[in-house]
Amino acid sequence: MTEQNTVPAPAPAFPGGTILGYPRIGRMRELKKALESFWTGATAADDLEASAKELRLATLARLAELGLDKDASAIPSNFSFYDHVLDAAVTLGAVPTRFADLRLADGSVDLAGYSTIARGEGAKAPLEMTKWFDSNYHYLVPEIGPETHFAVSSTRWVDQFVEAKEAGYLTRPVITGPLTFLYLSKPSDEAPEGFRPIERLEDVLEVYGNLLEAFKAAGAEWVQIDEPILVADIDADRDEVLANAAKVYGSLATLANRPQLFVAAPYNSLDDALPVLKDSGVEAIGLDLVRGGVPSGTDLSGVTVVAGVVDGHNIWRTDLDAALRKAAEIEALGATVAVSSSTSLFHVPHTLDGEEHLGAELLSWLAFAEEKVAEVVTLATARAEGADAVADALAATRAALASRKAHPGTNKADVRAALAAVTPADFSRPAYAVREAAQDARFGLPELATTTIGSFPQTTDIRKARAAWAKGQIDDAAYEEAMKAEIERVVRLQEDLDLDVLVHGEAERNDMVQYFAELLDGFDVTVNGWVQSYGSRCTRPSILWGDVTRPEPMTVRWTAYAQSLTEKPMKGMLTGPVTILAWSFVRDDQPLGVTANQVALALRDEIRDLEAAGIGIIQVDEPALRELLPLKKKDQAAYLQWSVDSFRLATAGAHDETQVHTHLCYSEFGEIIDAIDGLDADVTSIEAARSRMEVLPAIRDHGYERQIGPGVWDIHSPRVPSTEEITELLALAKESIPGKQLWVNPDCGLKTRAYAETTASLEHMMAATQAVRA
Ligand code: MET
Ligand SMILES: [Zn+2]
Repeated sequence: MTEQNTVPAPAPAFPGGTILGYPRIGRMRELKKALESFWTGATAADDLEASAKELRLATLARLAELGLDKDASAIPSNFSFYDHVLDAAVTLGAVPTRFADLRLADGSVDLAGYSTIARGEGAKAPLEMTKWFDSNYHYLVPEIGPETHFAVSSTRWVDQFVEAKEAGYLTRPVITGPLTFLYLSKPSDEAPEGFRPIERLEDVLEVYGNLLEAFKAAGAEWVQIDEPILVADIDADRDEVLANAAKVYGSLATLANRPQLFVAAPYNSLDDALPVLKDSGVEAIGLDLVRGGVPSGTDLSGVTVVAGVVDGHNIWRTDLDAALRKAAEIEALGATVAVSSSTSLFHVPHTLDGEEHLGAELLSWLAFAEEKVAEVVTLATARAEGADAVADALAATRAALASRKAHPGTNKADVRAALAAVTPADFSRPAYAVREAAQDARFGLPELATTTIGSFPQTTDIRKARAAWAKGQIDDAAYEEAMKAEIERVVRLQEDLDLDVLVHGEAERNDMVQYFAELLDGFDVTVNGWVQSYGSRCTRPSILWGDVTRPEPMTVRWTAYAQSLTEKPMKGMLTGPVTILAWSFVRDDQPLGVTANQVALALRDEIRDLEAAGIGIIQVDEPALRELLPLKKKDQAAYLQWSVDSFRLATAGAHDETQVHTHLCYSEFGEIIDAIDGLDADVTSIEAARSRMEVLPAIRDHGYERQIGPGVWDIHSPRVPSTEEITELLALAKESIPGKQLWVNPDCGLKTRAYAETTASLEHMMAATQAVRA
């Protein structure tokens, strides 16, 4: 044995400042464009590989330029072509049987195969997509069964590390951890009843061991293993989760040839999982100190804590003084401390560069991904060299925070007074029986009344007109004419189909939240603030920075015009307070419930104006109600209280004879059924086609007395459901809900559909309704 082998080199320390991950889509959405052109066949796999490599190398260069140490594992390597959970699945070999033929001889899948698993092909459904923790990002749900053959099946993770190393960067690979992977998976089609993916933990663990050895062999000094599942209350018993955490990390820590392990737990506090990780033998633990508190009283000696003090999930400039205090508190618990973002930065846009239209003052309050990296670097410098070394940055931050606090827009006396004047009576309408009688007398709708959820296809013509208007190529009048023509066409179509309650089609709305954000005060919108929603899809959330007011009516003109074209009732269409918050970046300087109530008061005024214009049916959409549900059970009741209250504050000013609808489009209702009842809407439409009305018995057993429209047609695909199919679904629905309480509608809005399938599906929906009514 040589001497080198008996005296190991000291393990490299964790870098003083880092981020948990960086946006992957590219500053100019380069990856989106490269992917979509590959999918259309315009470019080849090699072109996509080349674009992705270029993007990765540019990102490395930029992060080093911003100050992350390029030689010390400070730069995370977290690229993904589509989704990081899908990456874990294909790396572990977890490809569902229906896609088995996509696997090459070595078990890997190429970019075309990878895309097919993500997007489906013909009758082969893609992996299901669902929300990633309490964010707006959607991941693909792996399917695991006893038949899944786990083995290292992709070299991409290691290849990307090597690619960076050859370019001169010692990066830190970021991978989804085994617990998060398995607990987020669902049983495969082949799995027997009652099978749970976590039963495969031993096998998966072995593959993670192989992967860590491969990273070590390639020269990685640190690997980041993301385990956000540890901060969430999930279906599994907590003791089981903790025992599995002890097992996984105890076992990975004892591997002979491995990099040092950094287990990151973003999105909330680890609570009882923290001591388990600390005792497991991993070298570093990442804590989200924005969502979770400093774990006071916990002995953290002997471990590195990567203190997530810069909010990775929102766009506000960090209070650097407070961040330094938190880091010091962690240090006082005995830990070696590094500073970091609280989550990956892929939840925020790339850079403020190019957003100068927001104005210097608002800009000074904000930090997007690049600016957050700079904050981390400042904090790390302050910790290494003392606060004096960054005195200017600290002073600039203090000035910006003070300006935000003092800005009249964040504290408007009239808004505060209006909220203070709200009384409990403002949250309630008279008993449903009273409203029902008034509404029946007014509308006389038949049993199984038919309607749609609001939007009709957003045609190329509509988009072109809006783009031309935004560029000043057509004037307001021409734009207005174009939208009115579209509204008229939608109204005529619905009259021809003989729907009972019509909609105007939402042609004028670019997006159901941004439309309102642009018309309300207290919001601003970015020009390039894109964040990845799923795959190549991005959204551009608005910034809700101030007290919310409604300078003028927002929807009345369009809705009243639509009503003027028909004798049938025209349904007004608003987006609810919770959804407006959920799909924007929201101010963090007051409780969310206060902000929601400000939005609610603006909507309440809008409803009053709609009523005055003769609109008798008004839908307030809350598709995001479920999405903001806190990860920890102990926080859920308070959330449901303020969210339901804000909806009631928005709608309870409606007259008895005004029929209030709401729309929620997801099917996991179980845990929030009380809340849905609590909204007290006269009519609630929900998504139900894909699950074949499965939620209705629970709604019946709950004793739900108002009206409900379970979707009879899955609008997520162009497939046209047959009349028979819809008839069957309606018959199923009637088994649980009396016809008098039942509405007939699609699962959600039609904006992503084309006219051909929309018209055919609506015809079938009407024919099925006639058949069931008869
Ligand atoms: C995501 S829910 C969408 C509701 C909206 N009214 C629409 O029809 O598009
Ligand atoms: Zn919907």
